[in-house]
Amino acid sequence: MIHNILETESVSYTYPGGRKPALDQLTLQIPQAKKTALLGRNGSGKSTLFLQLLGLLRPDQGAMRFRGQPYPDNRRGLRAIREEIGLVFQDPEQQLILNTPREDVSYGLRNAGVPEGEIRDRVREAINAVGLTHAADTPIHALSLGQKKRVALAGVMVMRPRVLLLDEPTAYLDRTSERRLLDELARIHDAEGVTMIMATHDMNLAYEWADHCIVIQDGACVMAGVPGEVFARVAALSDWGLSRPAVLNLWDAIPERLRHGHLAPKALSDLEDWLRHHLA
Ligand SMILES: Nc1ncnc2c1ncn2[C@@H]1O[C@H](COP(=O)(O)OP(=O)(O)OP(=O)(O)O)[C@@H](O)[C@H]1O
Repeated sequence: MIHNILETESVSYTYPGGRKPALDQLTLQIPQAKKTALLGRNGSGKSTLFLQLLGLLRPDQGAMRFRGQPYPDNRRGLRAIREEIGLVFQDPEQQLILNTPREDVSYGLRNAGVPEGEIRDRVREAINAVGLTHAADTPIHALSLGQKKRVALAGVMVMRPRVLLLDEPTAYLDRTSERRLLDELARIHDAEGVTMIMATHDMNLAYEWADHCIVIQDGACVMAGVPGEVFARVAALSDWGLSRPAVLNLWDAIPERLRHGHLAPKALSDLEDWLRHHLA
């Protein structure tokens, strides 16, 4: 049985002064230790959901549960939740506050009162894991966007969260930087079984990366399922503001008799291998 680490039930939220709800009776489940892609057009409510899951915003109505327990309504309880759930912002400039990666990645541990010796070791390890040992003491403003995103990831992972919320982690990255970041996420997921939720507008990535997809429209969940199920809803996709992964469009262009009995490949590179093997 799949265990859900996070659940929302009919959660509604309107920003102060907002004309319509950002979340509107949102009900969804996040499977533990899986990779969930959160999909939906601009303004559908993905970032608002992240802020709710972190306890930085509170629902006007509805219930949220973490590990089956209702969200606490006191600061201490919410702080405890924030120790287990980490958010990597879309824009690292919003996240990085100190001068160098080493200082920045130390910040949360120092605030939590972790002993200096342990801070030193954990920070070294976290910076090393994202491949930035050589830049640990470089001023952050001198780093590339991809490097800044990896520093932000290290700053969250050093706190050892059990759930990682990623707000468009690959936006504006070139192919190489994107690959590096995804490899790092894969390593974290495989080694530590961290539950991951990624908001993304990149459907090729969502299809290739996710175990589970959730589609949000106007603050409500309109579809949830494995990527194959979600992207099979061809007519609904444009209504949801989503494109179809390129690999599926190409797969459909192959005559049925050739692909008969084969599952659609997850990534373009898999399709390339399939074509090489079957059409040689
Ligand atoms: N600070 C705010 N004050 C008032 N309204 C807000 C605020 N932040 C978001 N909203 C509104 O809440 C709704 C949901 O926005 P949200 O940022 O959660 O969407 P999103 O799915 O993350 O969008 P995107 O894909 O563009 O990041 C939108 O109508 C947005 O205009």
